[in-house]
Amino acid sequence: METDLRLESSLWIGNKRYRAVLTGWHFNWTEVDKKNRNKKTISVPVAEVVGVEEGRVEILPHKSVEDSDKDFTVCYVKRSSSGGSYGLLWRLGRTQFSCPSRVLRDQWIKHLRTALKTHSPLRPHRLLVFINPFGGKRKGRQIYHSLVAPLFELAGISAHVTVTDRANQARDYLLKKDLTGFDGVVCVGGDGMFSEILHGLIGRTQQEAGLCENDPSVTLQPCPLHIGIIPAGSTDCVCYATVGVIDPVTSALHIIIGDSQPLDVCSVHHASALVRYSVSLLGYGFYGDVLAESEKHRWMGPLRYDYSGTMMYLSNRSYAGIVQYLPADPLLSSPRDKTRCLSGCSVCSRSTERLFPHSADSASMCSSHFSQLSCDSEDEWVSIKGQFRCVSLTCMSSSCPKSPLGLSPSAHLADGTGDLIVVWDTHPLGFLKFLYRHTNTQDQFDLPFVEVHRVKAFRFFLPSDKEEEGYEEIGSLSGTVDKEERVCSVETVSRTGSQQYLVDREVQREKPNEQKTASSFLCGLCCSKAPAVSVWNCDGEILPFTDILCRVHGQLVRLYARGIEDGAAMHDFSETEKSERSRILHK
Ligand SMILES: Nc1ncnc2c1ncn2[C@@H]1O[C@H](COP(=O)(O)OP(=O)(O)OP(=O)(O)O)[C@@H](O)[C@H]1O
Repeated sequence: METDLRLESSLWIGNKRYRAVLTGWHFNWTEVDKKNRNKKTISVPVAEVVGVEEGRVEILPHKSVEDSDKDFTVCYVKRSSSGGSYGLLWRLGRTQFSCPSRVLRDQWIKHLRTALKTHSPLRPHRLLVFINPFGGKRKGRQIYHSLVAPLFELAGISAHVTVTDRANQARDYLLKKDLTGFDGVVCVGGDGMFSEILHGLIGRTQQEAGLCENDPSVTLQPCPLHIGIIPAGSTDCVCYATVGVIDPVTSALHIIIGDSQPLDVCSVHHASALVRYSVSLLGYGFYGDVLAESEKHRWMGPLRYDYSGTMMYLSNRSYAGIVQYLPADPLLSSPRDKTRCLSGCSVCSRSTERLFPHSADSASMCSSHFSQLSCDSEDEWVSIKGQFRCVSLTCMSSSCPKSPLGLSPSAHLADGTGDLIVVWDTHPLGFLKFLYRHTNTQDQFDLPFVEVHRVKAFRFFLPSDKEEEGYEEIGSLSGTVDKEERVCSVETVSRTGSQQYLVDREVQREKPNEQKTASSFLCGLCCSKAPAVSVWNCDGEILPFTDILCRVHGQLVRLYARGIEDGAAMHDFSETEKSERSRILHK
């Protein structure tokens, strides 16, 4: 195949002569001077060629073609620095080549197009696009039509576009309508819109497979359709954490070339029913309170999160709870190993083999990695009980512009695990230090009141009355726990037949006197009526239940993305080295 696709000849760009070579994986052109000496080489991986067109093609402001039978135009991905972000911006590169004859021109077009088909089999031909016209700054429609649609047209992608009239319209469409012939679904919006698509696609796939989503022990079927995210929301965390930049053109190019990034998804259950799926943040305590508070101040726009964060910090709350988790294999990776899940991540690649051991095409098989939440594994559950500032689970780093390394900097996108972060009750300055470290490169887990565990599943429930009395003696709970919630939590434990190994933790941690004073001062300011129970923030939605059971489903969906490209490393490379590195990463 490689030799069939090879083609080499002289080509002209303007009046300069180039030696052009198509090797199968790469298309290179090297300027040749009058003395036949080679000058600079441009190398483009075939997988990153967007399209090959006859004639001299202009793209902006509208596509136009100057027909000439000796010319052809190649459009491809060009990288540039994204400034502050970790990842790289992608832009459309375009070069117009001239050939000495029409026969040679046609040969180049044919070879390049065949190479494209061979080396990027996942390129979409038909896409279903949902635009939320009210997401973020309400620019979804404009972003799609001015920046994305022209690129799709250039790449020959046909798009069936729906501008939504209501929340959950996209989800309902995916659950009910005929999806035959579509290769993927694109959402133009923020994390809420992505979540709709996620729920629709996962639900549809399980319906068709006859699987029950309510049962956490069921191994769910991976979704056959890819998801593309064109960021146009006020929070675009999933896009940032999987691409490295929030940029509609970069995301559109990832979709066009058919990049494929598997993603772990956490299912959240309560009392024998699926509540929601989560990919980024499932947080109780501080993160739940901030979301609940911010909902009261929607009129403030995105500023409401900063305002509510400050208010909730000042109210100095902590909550009693019991956290149980099923640890992931510590030999495979650790949340403290200082690695980063970047494009071509070896931990995630090895996980694909582990999660789908009998399949060459991993996406077509059910995951067999998780040997079920069965009674056999009950002995492996670890339990912690105490008074917490926050308890959170994240299936990805959850990096975002405000927290460039994220909630768990070493978390992986597709290794079938999540990182459970437990922050014990502590003095306000300690908690501030923890929060502040999310905005810089200091290790937020290197604090005595923080622990992090890589897990396959986790449960949370409120302590029983008796246990709670113990916590109340400590003096932090001022309200009462809803009776119904307590009953639910007891039911959950008995339903799962929990015989967990309870590691009781010392709840009361020694606090220096000044810290106590600072704490009571701040407390007096804001938290005279602190509730005894918080809420769960599940990817930006408030859950109506406190006691939950969560399970991570490895690589349940695939995005049109490739993970974060290491911008720092890429900048030190020449064009040739960059594309070589990229080829190796994606081989
Ligand atoms: N036409 C519509 N009218 C109202 N709501 C919609 C519509 N289409 C989608 N939605 C809902 O709007 C919510 C927010 O959308 P999205 O995530 O795109 O924007 P956002 O500005 O990032 O949101 P957030 O306010 O959550 O930060 C989603 O949960 C989605 O279900």
